[in-house]
Amino acid sequence: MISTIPVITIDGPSGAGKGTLCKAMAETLSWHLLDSGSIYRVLALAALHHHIDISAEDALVPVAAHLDVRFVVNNGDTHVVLEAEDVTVEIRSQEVSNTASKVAVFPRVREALLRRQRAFREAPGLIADGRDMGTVVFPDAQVKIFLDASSEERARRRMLQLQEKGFSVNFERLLAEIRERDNRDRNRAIAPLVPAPDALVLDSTSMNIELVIEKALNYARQKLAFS
Ligand SMILES: Nc1ncnc2c1ncn2[C@@H]1O[C@H](COP(=O)(O)OP(=O)(O)O)[C@@H](O)[C@H]1O
Ligand SMILES: Nc1ccn([C@@H]2O[C@H](COP(=O)(O)OP(=O)(O)O)[C@@H](O)[C@H]2O)c(=O)n1
Repeated sequence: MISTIPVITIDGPSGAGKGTLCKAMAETLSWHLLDSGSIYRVLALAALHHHIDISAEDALVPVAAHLDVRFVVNNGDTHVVLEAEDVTVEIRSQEVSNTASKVAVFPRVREALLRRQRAFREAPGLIADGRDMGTVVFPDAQVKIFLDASSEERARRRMLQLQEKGFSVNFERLLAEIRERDNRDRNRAIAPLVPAPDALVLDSTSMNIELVIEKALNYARQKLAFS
């Protein structure tokens, strides 16, 4: 069934500013928010906790299909709960980031997570953050944005963010891991990280976050007015 509930998709590589932009847009418009990356991260963490072989698609599919994850909003902050444990901070570690992009290459794993992601499409609208939101999960979205930035700038932002969360990080290692993850995400056979043909591409390398938010909101309002 075709849904008329509007969706704005924000896709792009790690550290481009998607999460920050999506949160700001969801607050401004009072729309729902889907952080699809956190679902892949929670799957990765569940696989690590249960000692599942992360290179075995057959073993990962049932974990994806039965993932016991909840998103609990508390004072405007979303907490990610896996099997009754708050894993909000743990899923941001470098190990979980890298594992998430490894489990995300498998077609049947992605398929098992599709319905769960589409269920976030509720009135009055949805802001969807990820890699394949505009290409695969919500191809009929009214507004699609692909947010990019240079890999050095993205690694710099991620380093500051991880340090603020109390993780100790080495810039060169982080940059290498971000590039490796981007390559895996861009070159996988299914749902690769690529701008949808009808997406606006925004390069945020030399834009501050306020300007990114302003440009994205202006573009979205203009597109929604004509959809
Ligand atoms: N345009 C920007 N300029 C400077 N820092 C930014 C910008 N956009 C986001 N950030 C910061 O970079 C970090 C990563 O942003 P985030 O939104 O988590 O990226 P993503 O969701 O794309 O991985 C955050 O600490 C955020 O505050
Ligand atoms: N829609 C999505 C979202 C994330 N992912 C995978 O999950 C990983 C973590 O996503 P994320 O959005 O939380 O990553 P960051 O941009 O926060 O670094 C990515 O590197 C992708 O491999 C995906 O394949 N498809």
